[in-house]
Amino acid sequence: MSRHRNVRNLDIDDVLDDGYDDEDYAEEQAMTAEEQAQMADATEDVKAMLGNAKVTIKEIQDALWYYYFDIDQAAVYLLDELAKKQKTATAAAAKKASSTSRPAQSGTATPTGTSSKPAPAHKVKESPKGAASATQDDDIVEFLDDEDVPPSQLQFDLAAMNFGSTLKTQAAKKTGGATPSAKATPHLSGGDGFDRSGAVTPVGSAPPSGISTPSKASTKMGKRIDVVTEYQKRVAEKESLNLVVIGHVDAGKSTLMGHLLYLQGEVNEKTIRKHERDAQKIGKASFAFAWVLDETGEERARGITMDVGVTKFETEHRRFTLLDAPGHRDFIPNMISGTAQADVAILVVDATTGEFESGFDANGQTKEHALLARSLGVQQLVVAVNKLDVVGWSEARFQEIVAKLEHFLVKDASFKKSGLIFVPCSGFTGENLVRRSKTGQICNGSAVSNAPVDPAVASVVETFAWYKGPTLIQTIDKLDAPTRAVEKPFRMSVTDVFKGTGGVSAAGRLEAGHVQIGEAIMVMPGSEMAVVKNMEVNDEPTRWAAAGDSVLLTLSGIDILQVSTGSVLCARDAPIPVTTHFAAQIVVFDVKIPITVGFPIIMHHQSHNEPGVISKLVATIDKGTGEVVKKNPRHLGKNTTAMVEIRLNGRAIPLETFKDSKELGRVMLRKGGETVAAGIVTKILSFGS
Ligand SMILES: Nc1nc2c(ncn2[C@@H]2O[C@H](COP(=O)(O)OP(=O)(O)OP(=O)(O)O)[C@@H](O)[C@H]2O)c(=O)[nH]1
Repeated sequence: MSRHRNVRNLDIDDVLDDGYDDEDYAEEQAMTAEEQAQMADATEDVKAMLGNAKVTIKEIQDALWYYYFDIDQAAVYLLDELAKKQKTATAAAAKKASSTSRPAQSGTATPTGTSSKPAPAHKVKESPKGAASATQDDDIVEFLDDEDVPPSQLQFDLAAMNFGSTLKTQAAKKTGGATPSAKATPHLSGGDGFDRSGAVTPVGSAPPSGISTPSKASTKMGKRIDVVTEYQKRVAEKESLNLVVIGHVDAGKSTLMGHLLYLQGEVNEKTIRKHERDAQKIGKASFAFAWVLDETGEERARGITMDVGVTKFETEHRRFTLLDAPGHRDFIPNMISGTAQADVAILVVDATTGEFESGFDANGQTKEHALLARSLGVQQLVVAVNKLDVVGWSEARFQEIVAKLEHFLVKDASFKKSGLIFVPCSGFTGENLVRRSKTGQICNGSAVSNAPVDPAVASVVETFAWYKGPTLIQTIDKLDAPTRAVEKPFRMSVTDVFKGTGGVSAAGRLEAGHVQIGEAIMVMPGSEMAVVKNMEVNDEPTRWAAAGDSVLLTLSGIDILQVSTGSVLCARDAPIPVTTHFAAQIVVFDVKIPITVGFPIIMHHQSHNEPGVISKLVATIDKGTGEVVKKNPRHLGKNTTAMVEIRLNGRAIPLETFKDSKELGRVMLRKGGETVAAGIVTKILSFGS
């Protein structure tokens, strides 16, 4: 029930210690016979790939353990490390030459194997059970608190980030054409390139150390997790979906979801009673359930949602992350940001006479929200026909609303009829959210079970008898989870950033790929590197997350100024492009003035709102066939589909083509507080700012 406020005060130690004791940890670190054999083979492969590089067996095996026996990744990592050590050694030599000698300061990030090591601050390497004892070099401190690491050490060479199978070429690039030689790299341990002292020693928990992995996370990180396998196991258990609740202002979105959360046992009776008392005090008694999601003083005082409220709940077969979007037209940018994270939506409409109509007319948000949701990729839409208590549970009114909305949603908003489900309900009384009223057991508009039953509501059993369909919860329990791009490069769009305990906290949704504690990631724009120190999915501490998850990451080695709302966190070997100029295919909404070249817009992409212009009208397109109707049109009228070019006025933002990412390749264009078009990115025309 938060916009991540509750996690801002978390004690990082509590998180790290959560249900994970040292015994479990030692158990996890034991290598099976199969793993030992795998380790021996992989070690030989990496040795062969690295040629004469000065790397110890232990370092190779550390890397292999961390990268889950991925030979390519381990080898590239080790080459990266060698290059870094070389740089540091050169810098240290230069410093030594230019200054008088000073005692080494504890906690300084000195790489393993350099001659002037600082005294160990943390001894974190552990071996799996049965491992031979480590050499002296193995005891070197390799993990530092992020405060100890100058940000400069987290700057990575972009050219060196192309992991993959062309290792030889990369090695050559890094060393200026030659394979790393004994001369070019700092001396590590053995004179012959490989330190055989650790040849049969399976290595322990510590991940490779070159990136300043934080100490506490590292000590409990264990070996690198095979996230794809773990993800498949999780999905087999229960699918996860991001659900956004949208609709015209005051349609009853927060009340409906707050009541549903209460009935599902996600909010306790004590909290609801308190909300009832407090809401009554300020003359807003009817908003008690809405306060479950509307948490700020201003939202409560004004009786409207302003920001996107985020919480989680489960049904029998699904795990939901719930995003409660604001309905007021002033907060459409927040609504877009919330809906961009959603897989499915509940559109709440007010059945009250006159209210449905004002939400549905040209100035209302019912149509705009539905169009935006569809344009942002939502395909399954549950329409909650709410406040049916106000119209006496009238079947005729329900059918009238269904007919009007269905026509619009299918014809104008391009929803498939099969993707639409209409559910009559009352968020206030709770009717048909989780259960139906029966004689002697009436939903009465209060969470308090002993509150008097409103006689008008009591008649619901009779007047609502016509409805034989599923409840709202039964309906959403059947929604399909979309296919997630778990195996694509990691992408997370940031929706909130704040200084957390132990690092920079970045909240958002994983659009693609996966991430785990200890991983180095890149922040775009800016190409800054950071390390994932900690993470939560739906407020629960976890060690990995995958596409579709709403995540809170704690990042170390980065300044808060380098991450902002709208940033995209990416795989360091496959960063997202940033651009100010791109081509898009757009659908023009119900505009009053036709779009011409130079038309100013505010472009919404995930949590970014950037001013720009439509810089070129390339062609109009037949929506059905995709064929060009007219090249270089002079203007675009309502309902036109067209190819255009868009230029942003200011900074470059991270953007992908729709072909590469359905989530990060969509844009919304607004002007003067109205949505004028929605589109998909077809080509990036300039890279960088
Ligand atoms: N009678 C009745 N009133 C309702 C129902 N649902 C909500 N309300 C009332 O409608 C008002 C607005 O409810 P909210 O839940 O704040 O509406 P909202 O759609 O979340 O509002 P925004 O997020 O600001 O757009 C409150 O007074 C609610 O008590 C319902 O099913 N029946």
